[in-house]
Amino acid sequence: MPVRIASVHRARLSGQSTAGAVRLVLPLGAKTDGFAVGDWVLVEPETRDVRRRLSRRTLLQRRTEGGREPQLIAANVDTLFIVTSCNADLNVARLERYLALANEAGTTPVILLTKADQVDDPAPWRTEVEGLQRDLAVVTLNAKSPEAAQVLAPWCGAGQTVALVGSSGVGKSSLLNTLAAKAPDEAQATGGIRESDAKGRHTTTSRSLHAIAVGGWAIDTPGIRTLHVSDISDGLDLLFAEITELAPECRFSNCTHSHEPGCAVRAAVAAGTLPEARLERWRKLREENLSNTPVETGSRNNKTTRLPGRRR
Ligand SMILES: Nc1nc2c(ncn2[C@@H]2O[C@H](COP(=O)(O)OP(=O)(O)OP(=O)(O)O)[C@@H](O)[C@H]2O)c(=O)[nH]1
Ligand SMILES: [Zn+2]
Repeated sequence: MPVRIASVHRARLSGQSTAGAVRLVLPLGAKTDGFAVGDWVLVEPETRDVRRRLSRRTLLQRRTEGGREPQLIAANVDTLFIVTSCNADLNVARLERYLALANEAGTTPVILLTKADQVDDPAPWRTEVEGLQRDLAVVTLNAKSPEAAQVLAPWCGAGQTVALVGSSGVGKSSLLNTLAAKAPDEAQATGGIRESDAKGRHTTTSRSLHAIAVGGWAIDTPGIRTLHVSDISDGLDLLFAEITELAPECRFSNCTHSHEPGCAVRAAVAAGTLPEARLERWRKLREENLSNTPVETGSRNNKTTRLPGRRR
């Protein structure tokens, strides 16, 4: 029986199947940290024993400080909704971290600017984030309005999975409620949708995997306070494509674009086509990535084969 992992606890997994919520049984001694919300597993129908995890299309993961193994955030996510609000300071450096994470995972990032109803004109916010990555989709909305579900429809629907990330208070829970199209009296004010929902008539059964009214699923990713980057060189290359493309024109192939003569990237800064602050943020992320990425980890493919119980 195919089951999608809905929540991962220290000692147990719960899932969602066509028959509803299922509590899963892991092989003796198997740990849950090799599973991510959004994973698909094959389960023995009678015993609920997990037989096998199916290979992932995408995997959002991060390295926690001091942790050797990456922490799995969510699997099989098509679109990452990076949520930030119009009424708070925009932290572009933080948004770039999320973008690099989404790129590296193979998910499509979309920036959601919530609380657009609380400002006279959301256009300046939109303009500021649109330049952060080529062809980046940016949406301004009121997370509490039913219209938000329509605005987000291009990324939702049967077969589609979205995940939401962003700081506390930006409107992730509000968005989840709107996407689930819950009546206001049933909706959770904050803190996501509780497990007790399983008793209700909604198909939503866990804190982390929520059914969207128009089809598809939304994954809530609470608890990312500081997003440290590691193993994201490909994600950075895509995020900073304008720098990636200039680099081959530098005189030295290992140019760090800081002090070297004949640097095409610094020339772009001098010419005014590349903002100095952007180059500075690239440098910071790249250095952090280099110092956090263990050398033996190797390429992305090598890394994923180290995850427990996986089979490609
Ligand atoms: N006017 C308006 N209020 C919003 C919007 N989005 C969220 N809010 C309000 O902002 C507050 C925080 O929203 P939440 O949905 O709880 O934010 P969150 O991101 O889930 O926060 P955490 O649960 O702490 O992670 C609530 O009072 C919401 O009603 C919006 O687009 N417009
Ligand atoms: Zn250079």
